[in-house]
Amino acid sequence: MESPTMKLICDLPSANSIPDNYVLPLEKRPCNQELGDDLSVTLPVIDLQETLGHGRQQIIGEIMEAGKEFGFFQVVNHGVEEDVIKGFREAATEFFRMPEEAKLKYYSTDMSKAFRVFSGSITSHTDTNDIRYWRDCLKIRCYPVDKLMHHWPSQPEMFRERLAKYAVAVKELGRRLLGLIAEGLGLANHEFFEGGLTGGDMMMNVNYYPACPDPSLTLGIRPHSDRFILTVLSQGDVSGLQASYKGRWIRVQPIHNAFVINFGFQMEIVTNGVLKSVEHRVLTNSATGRLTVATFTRPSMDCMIGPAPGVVNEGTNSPKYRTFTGDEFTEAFEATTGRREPLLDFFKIRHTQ
Ligand SMILES: O=C(O)CCC(=O)C(=O)O
Ligand SMILES: [Fe+2]
Repeated sequence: MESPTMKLICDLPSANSIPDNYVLPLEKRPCNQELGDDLSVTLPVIDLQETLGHGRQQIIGEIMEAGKEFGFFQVVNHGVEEDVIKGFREAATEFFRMPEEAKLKYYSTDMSKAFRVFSGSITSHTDTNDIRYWRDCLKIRCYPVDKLMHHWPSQPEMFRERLAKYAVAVKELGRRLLGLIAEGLGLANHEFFEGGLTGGDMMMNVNYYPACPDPSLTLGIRPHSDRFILTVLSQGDVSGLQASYKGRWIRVQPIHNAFVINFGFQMEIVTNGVLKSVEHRVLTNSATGRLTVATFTRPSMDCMIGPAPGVVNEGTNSPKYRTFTGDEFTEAFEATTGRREPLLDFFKIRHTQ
């Protein structure tokens, strides 16, 4: 059922205080010292310029090292043109500026929709409705573009065309990164990820976090790990994203036109635990709104998911997880509300003597 009383946060009358239902219970709020900039640890920034030349092995080494240590890194000189990034970010910003009725007609909690507007919590049914987060979100199936673009809104005028260009470019960046990762994992087949594991519709979250009167009372997104294979995020120039590192939260510093890369649970399982799906969350800020574009590369519906045969072996690296279907994963994800330990436990192999 669509909710007639639904409101996006960006359409709330600007107020000096947060509406009651967005105020998190004490234990879920960010602590005060976590609201400042902790710059003691910074994520690696990897320059992808030389992937076809002499620098290739070095870049693969940097990716694998960053992936193992942080599960998060940033890439620059990534081949996605500045105009393509700027163009879609502007179109998405324009979308949120449209009149309320033009946006709310897309409001839906039906996950099968190729384009929908959503607000308040991370998914429609894993969070109870009484806990709300300070985020409006466009949930878009964005690749393959030819199959999906007629489902996208025709307003703002440039939206479709710019989304199509962005999705194609980011899909290609993901493909390149996964090629380097296959090589870094020591797989003989460098195209290991090219089949079913990346064959599903690429999903996109366009997250908009309006300026928030009191960032100490709320979060933009609760702590979570992504589900699928690879996440490529344009976070823009406003900070807010924090990644978990050794038991604390570190800021992902904005770098103009860079992409933030991280891995989902399925990648952790495919790599038998080498590339971890690291928890992250989003803080709000009172000065300005923040728009981010996250794309999620994921398997096709019929693809079996499990540790890659070239990664695991009988002796030193036996498989930690069994192989399963996408449907089974979705079921487990929902049953465990995406919490790391119970979800991974679901697929863990218990080795007996
Ligand atoms: O907005 C961000 O910085 C992160 C977004 C995110 O984690 C997500 O969409 O899954
Ligand atoms: Fe995420």
